[in-house]
Amino acid sequence: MTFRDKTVLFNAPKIMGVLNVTPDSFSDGGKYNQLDAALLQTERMISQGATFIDVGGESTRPGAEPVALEQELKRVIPVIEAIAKRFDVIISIDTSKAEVMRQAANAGASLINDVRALSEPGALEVAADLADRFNIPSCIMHMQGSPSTMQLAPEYESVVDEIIAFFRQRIDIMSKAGFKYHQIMLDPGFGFGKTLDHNYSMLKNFVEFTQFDLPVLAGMSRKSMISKLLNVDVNDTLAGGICVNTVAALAGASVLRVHDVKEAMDVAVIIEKLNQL
Ligand SMILES: Cn1c(SCC(=O)Nc2ccccc2)nc2c(=O)[nH]c(N)nc21
Repeated sequence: MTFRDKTVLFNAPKIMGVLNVTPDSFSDGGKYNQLDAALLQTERMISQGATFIDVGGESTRPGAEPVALEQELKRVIPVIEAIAKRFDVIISIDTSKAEVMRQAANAGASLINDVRALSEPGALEVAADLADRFNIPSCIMHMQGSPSTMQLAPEYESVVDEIIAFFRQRIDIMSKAGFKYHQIMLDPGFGFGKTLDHNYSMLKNFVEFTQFDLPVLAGMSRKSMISKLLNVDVNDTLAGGICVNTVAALAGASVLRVHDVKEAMDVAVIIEKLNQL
Protein backbone atom coordinates (compact mmCIF):
# COMPACT_ATOMS: atom_id res chain seq x y z
CA MET A 1 0.00 0.00 0.00
CA THR A 2 1.63 3.27 -0.97
CA PHE A 3 0.70 6.26 1.13
CA ARG A 4 -0.23 8.15 -2.05
CA ASP A 5 -3.25 6.13 -3.01
CA LYS A 6 -4.64 5.44 0.46
CA THR A 7 -5.23 7.83 3.30
CA VAL A 8 -3.13 6.72 6.24
CA LEU A 9 -4.77 7.46 9.58
CA PHE A 10 -2.24 8.71 12.09
CA ASN A 11 -3.98 7.36 15.17
CA ALA A 12 -1.42 6.80 17.91
CA PRO A 13 -1.52 3.31 19.46
CA LYS A 14 -1.71 2.62 23.19
CA ILE A 15 1.11 0.59 24.68
CA MET A 16 0.72 -2.69 26.59
CA GLY A 17 3.81 -3.60 28.59
CA VAL A 18 4.57 -7.30 29.03
CA LEU A 19 5.09 -8.51 32.60
CA ASN A 20 6.07 -12.15 32.60
CA VAL A 21 5.64 -13.79 35.99
CA THR A 22 6.64 -17.27 34.87
CA PRO A 23 9.60 -18.51 36.98
CA ASP A 24 11.96 -18.53 33.98
CA SER A 25 11.42 -14.79 33.62
CA PHE A 26 13.15 -13.94 36.88
CA SER A 27 16.81 -14.50 37.67
CA ASP A 28 16.25 -16.25 41.01
CA GLY A 29 13.17 -18.08 42.30
CA GLY A 30 12.75 -16.16 45.56
CA LYS A 31 9.12 -15.07 46.18
CA TYR A 32 10.08 -11.62 47.53
CA ASN A 33 12.48 -11.07 44.66
CA GLN A 34 9.85 -12.08 42.13
CA LEU A 35 7.17 -9.71 43.47
CA ASP A 36 9.67 -6.93 44.00
CA ALA A 37 11.14 -7.37 40.55
CA ALA A 38 7.65 -7.40 39.03
CA LEU A 39 6.76 -4.14 40.76
CA LEU A 40 10.00 -2.49 39.67
CA GLN A 41 9.42 -3.59 36.08
CA THR A 42 5.81 -2.37 36.27
CA GLU A 43 6.84 1.03 37.65
CA ARG A 44 9.41 1.36 34.88
CA MET A 45 6.92 0.50 32.11
CA ILE A 46 4.32 2.91 33.50
CA SER A 47 6.89 5.71 33.72
CA GLN A 48 7.79 4.98 30.09
CA GLY A 49 4.16 5.42 29.03
CA ALA A 50 2.43 2.02 29.19
CA THR A 51 -1.38 2.21 29.32
CA PHE A 52 -1.74 -1.51 30.03
CA ILE A 53 0.36 -4.01 31.99
CA ASP A 54 -0.14 -7.57 30.71
CA VAL A 55 0.34 -10.06 33.55
CA GLY A 56 0.84 -13.65 32.41
CA GLY A 57 1.60 -16.75 34.48
CA GLU A 58 1.63 -19.36 31.73
CA SER A 59 4.26 -19.22 29.02
CA THR A 60 2.56 -19.78 25.65
CA ARG A 61 5.74 -20.07 23.64
CA PRO A 62 5.91 -22.88 21.10
CA GLY A 63 6.26 -26.17 22.97
CA ALA A 64 5.51 -24.61 26.35
CA GLU A 65 4.18 -26.99 29.02
CA PRO A 66 0.66 -26.24 30.31
CA VAL A 67 0.54 -24.77 33.83
CA ALA A 68 -1.80 -26.08 36.57
CA LEU A 69 -4.54 -23.76 37.84
CA GLU A 70 -3.16 -23.45 41.38
CA GLN A 71 0.30 -22.71 40.04
CA GLU A 72 -0.96 -20.01 37.68
CA LEU A 73 -3.05 -18.39 40.42
CA LYS A 74 -0.09 -18.37 42.82
CA ARG A 75 1.99 -16.56 40.22
CA VAL A 76 -0.43 -13.91 39.00
CA ILE A 77 -2.87 -13.02 41.79
CA PRO A 78 -0.34 -11.60 44.29
CA VAL A 79 1.24 -9.54 41.49
CA ILE A 80 -2.09 -8.16 40.29
CA GLU A 81 -3.07 -7.26 43.87
CA ALA A 82 0.26 -5.51 44.44
CA ILE A 83 0.06 -3.55 41.16
CA ALA A 84 -3.59 -2.54 41.75
CA LYS A 85 -2.65 -1.29 45.21
CA ARG A 86 0.29 0.82 44.07
CA PHE A 87 -0.38 2.03 40.54
CA ASP A 88 -3.16 3.60 38.48
CA VAL A 89 -2.80 1.47 35.34
CA ILE A 90 -5.01 -0.94 33.40
CA ILE A 91 -4.02 -4.46 34.37
CA SER A 92 -4.59 -7.06 31.67
CA ILE A 93 -4.69 -10.73 32.70
CA ASP A 94 -3.06 -13.01 30.14
CA THR A 95 -4.85 -16.30 30.77
CA SER A 96 -7.14 -18.89 29.17
CA LYS A 97 -8.54 -20.27 32.46
CA ALA A 98 -11.98 -19.15 33.63
CA GLU A 99 -11.05 -19.28 37.34
CA VAL A 100 -7.90 -17.20 36.78
CA MET A 101 -10.01 -14.60 34.93
CA ARG A 102 -12.46 -14.38 37.80
CA GLN A 103 -9.86 -14.15 40.57
CA ALA A 104 -7.73 -11.74 38.54
CA ALA A 105 -10.71 -9.42 38.05
CA ASN A 106 -11.37 -9.67 41.77
CA ALA A 107 -7.74 -8.71 42.43
CA GLY A 108 -7.88 -5.66 40.14
CA ALA A 109 -7.47 -6.74 36.50
CA SER A 110 -9.74 -4.89 34.05
CA LEU A 111 -8.90 -6.46 30.69
CA ILE A 112 -8.86 -10.15 29.78
CA ASN A 113 -6.20 -11.19 27.28
CA ASP A 114 -6.85 -14.76 26.12
CA VAL A 115 -4.57 -16.26 23.47
CA ARG A 116 -7.14 -19.10 23.19
CA ALA A 117 -10.02 -16.67 22.52
CA LEU A 118 -12.27 -17.83 25.40
CA SER A 119 -12.36 -21.41 24.09
CA GLU A 120 -11.44 -23.23 27.34
CA PRO A 121 -14.27 -24.63 29.52
CA GLY A 122 -16.20 -21.86 31.30
CA ALA A 123 -14.03 -19.05 29.90
CA LEU A 124 -16.69 -17.54 27.62
CA GLU A 125 -19.30 -17.55 30.40
CA VAL A 126 -16.98 -16.06 33.03
CA ALA A 127 -15.60 -13.41 30.65
CA ALA A 128 -19.14 -12.48 29.55
CA ASP A 129 -20.21 -12.19 33.20
CA LEU A 130 -17.20 -9.94 33.98
CA ALA A 131 -18.06 -7.81 30.94
CA ASP A 132 -21.69 -7.58 32.05
CA ARG A 133 -21.06 -6.82 35.73
CA PHE A 134 -17.77 -4.89 35.66
CA ASN A 135 -17.48 -3.77 32.01
CA ILE A 136 -14.26 -5.77 31.65
CA PRO A 137 -13.48 -6.25 27.93
CA SER A 138 -11.83 -9.33 26.43
CA CYS A 139 -9.06 -9.44 23.83
CA ILE A 140 -9.46 -12.54 21.66
CA MET A 141 -6.48 -13.76 19.69
CA HIS A 142 -6.22 -16.11 16.70
CA MET A 143 -4.06 -19.23 17.17
CA GLN A 144 -3.85 -22.25 14.88
CA GLY A 145 -3.53 -25.37 17.05
CA SER A 146 -2.06 -25.18 20.57
CA PRO A 147 1.31 -23.93 21.88
CA SER A 148 2.68 -27.48 21.79
CA THR A 149 1.64 -28.11 18.18
CA MET A 150 1.15 -24.76 16.48
CA GLN A 151 4.60 -24.34 14.96
CA LEU A 152 5.00 -27.88 13.62
CA ALA A 153 3.43 -27.21 10.21
CA PRO A 154 1.29 -24.05 10.03
CA GLU A 155 -0.93 -24.27 6.96
CA TYR A 156 -3.51 -21.85 5.48
CA GLU A 157 -5.45 -21.38 2.27
CA SER A 158 -5.16 -17.64 3.01
CA VAL A 159 -3.96 -16.72 6.50
CA VAL A 160 -5.57 -13.26 6.47
CA ASP A 161 -8.94 -14.55 5.25
CA GLU A 162 -8.92 -17.34 7.84
CA ILE A 163 -8.19 -14.90 10.65
CA ILE A 164 -10.97 -12.56 9.42
CA ALA A 165 -13.42 -15.50 9.35
CA PHE A 166 -12.27 -16.47 12.86
CA PHE A 167 -12.90 -12.93 14.11
CA ARG A 168 -16.41 -12.96 12.57
CA GLN A 169 -17.22 -16.28 14.22
CA ARG A 170 -15.85 -15.32 17.66
CA ILE A 171 -17.53 -11.87 17.63
CA ASP A 172 -20.85 -13.61 16.90
CA ILE A 173 -20.34 -16.13 19.71
CA MET A 174 -19.31 -13.41 22.17
CA SER A 175 -22.28 -11.19 21.24
CA LYS A 176 -24.61 -14.15 21.79
CA ALA A 177 -22.94 -14.78 25.18
CA GLY A 178 -23.78 -11.22 26.26
CA PHE A 179 -20.74 -9.09 25.37
CA LYS A 180 -21.51 -5.58 24.16
CA TYR A 181 -19.73 -4.82 20.89
CA HIS A 182 -17.26 -2.34 22.44
CA GLN A 183 -16.20 -4.94 25.03
CA ILE A 184 -14.35 -6.96 22.39
CA MET A 185 -10.73 -6.48 21.25
CA LEU A 186 -9.20 -8.45 18.35
CA ASP A 187 -5.69 -9.83 17.80
CA PRO A 188 -4.42 -11.79 14.77
CA GLY A 189 -1.87 -13.63 16.95
CA PHE A 190 1.55 -13.11 15.37
CA GLY A 191 3.63 -16.24 15.86
CA PHE A 192 0.79 -18.47 17.01
CA GLY A 193 0.64 -21.17 14.36
CA LYS A 194 2.17 -19.06 11.60
CA THR A 195 5.28 -19.34 9.41
CA LEU A 196 7.52 -16.33 8.80
CA ASP A 197 5.66 -15.57 5.57
CA HIS A 198 2.28 -15.95 7.25
CA ASN A 199 3.36 -13.38 9.86
CA TYR A 200 4.52 -10.85 7.26
CA SER A 201 1.47 -11.25 5.12
CA MET A 202 -0.61 -10.56 8.26
CA LEU A 203 1.46 -7.44 8.83
CA LYS A 204 1.24 -6.36 5.17
CA ASN A 205 -2.55 -6.72 5.26
CA PHE A 206 -3.01 -5.54 8.86
CA VAL A 207 -5.52 -2.88 7.79
CA GLU A 208 -7.97 -5.72 6.92
CA PHE A 209 -8.22 -6.60 10.62
CA THR A 210 -9.62 -3.13 11.39
CA GLN A 211 -12.76 -3.69 9.28
CA PHE A 212 -14.80 -4.60 12.39
CA ASP A 213 -14.35 -1.14 13.95
CA LEU A 214 -12.98 -2.88 17.03
CA PRO A 215 -9.56 -2.18 18.56
CA VAL A 216 -6.89 -4.52 17.20
CA LEU A 217 -3.84 -5.50 19.25
CA ALA A 218 -0.49 -6.31 17.60
CA GLY A 219 1.99 -8.45 19.54
CA MET A 220 5.23 -8.86 17.60
CA SER A 221 7.77 -7.76 20.22
CA ARG A 222 10.91 -9.90 20.33
CA LYS A 223 9.24 -12.67 18.32
CA SER A 224 10.95 -15.00 15.86
CA MET A 225 9.34 -13.20 12.91
CA ILE A 226 11.89 -10.46 13.68
CA SER A 227 14.91 -12.47 14.88
CA LYS A 228 14.62 -15.04 12.06
CA LEU A 229 14.24 -12.51 9.23
CA LEU A 230 17.01 -10.23 10.48
CA ASN A 231 19.11 -13.20 11.58
CA VAL A 232 19.69 -11.72 15.02
CA ASP A 233 19.38 -12.99 18.57
CA VAL A 234 16.07 -12.42 20.39
CA ASN A 235 17.86 -9.80 22.52
CA ASP A 236 18.85 -7.88 19.39
CA THR A 237 15.41 -7.34 17.87
CA LEU A 238 14.79 -3.78 19.10
CA ALA A 239 15.23 -2.01 15.75
CA GLY A 240 13.15 -4.64 13.97
CA GLY A 241 10.50 -4.35 16.64
CA ILE A 242 10.27 -0.60 16.22
CA CYS A 243 9.85 -1.10 12.47
CA VAL A 244 7.08 -3.73 12.62
CA ASN A 245 5.30 -1.81 15.38
CA THR A 246 5.37 1.35 13.25
CA VAL A 247 3.94 -0.52 10.26
CA ALA A 248 1.16 -2.01 12.40
CA ALA A 249 0.38 1.34 14.04
CA LEU A 250 0.09 3.13 10.67
CA ALA A 251 -2.13 0.28 9.44
CA GLY A 252 -4.52 0.85 12.35
CA ALA A 253 -3.29 -1.12 15.37
CA SER A 254 -4.86 0.37 18.52
CA VAL A 255 -2.63 -1.45 21.02
CA LEU A 256 1.00 -2.59 20.74
CA ARG A 257 1.99 -5.40 23.14
CA VAL A 258 5.69 -4.89 23.79
CA HIS A 259 8.60 -5.67 26.13
CA ASP A 260 10.35 -2.40 25.25
CA VAL A 261 7.84 0.27 26.26
CA LYS A 262 10.08 3.32 25.80
CA GLU A 263 10.74 2.60 22.13
CA ALA A 264 7.07 1.81 21.43
CA MET A 265 6.10 5.06 23.15
CA ASP A 266 8.49 6.93 20.85
CA VAL A 267 6.57 5.47 17.88
CA ALA A 268 3.26 6.57 19.43
CA VAL A 269 4.47 10.11 20.18
CA ILE A 270 5.74 10.59 16.62
CA ILE A 271 2.50 9.26 15.12
CA GLU A 272 0.51 11.51 17.45
CA LYS A 273 2.49 14.49 16.18
CA LEU A 274 1.59 13.61 12.59
CA ASN A 275 -2.04 13.31 13.68
CA GLN A 276 -2.00 16.88 15.01
CA LEU A 277 -0.71 18.56 11.81
C1 LIG B 1 0.34 -13.50 25.88
N1 LIG B 1 0.74 -13.18 24.50
C2 LIG B 1 1.87 -13.54 23.86
S1 LIG B 1 3.08 -14.52 24.59
C3 LIG B 1 4.17 -14.86 23.29
C4 LIG B 1 5.42 -14.04 23.36
O1 LIG B 1 5.41 -12.92 23.80
N2 LIG B 1 6.49 -14.70 22.92
C5 LIG B 1 7.77 -14.23 22.98
C6 LIG B 1 8.22 -13.34 23.95
C7 LIG B 1 9.54 -12.95 23.96
C8 LIG B 1 10.43 -13.43 23.04
C9 LIG B 1 9.98 -14.32 22.06
C10 LIG B 1 8.66 -14.71 22.03
N3 LIG B 1 1.92 -13.06 22.60
C11 LIG B 1 0.73 -12.36 22.43
C12 LIG B 1 0.16 -11.67 21.33
O2 LIG B 1 0.71 -11.57 20.22
N4 LIG B 1 -1.09 -11.11 21.54
C13 LIG B 1 -1.74 -11.22 22.74
N5 LIG B 1 -2.95 -10.66 22.85
N6 LIG B 1 -1.21 -11.86 23.81
C14 LIG B 1 0.01 -12.44 23.63
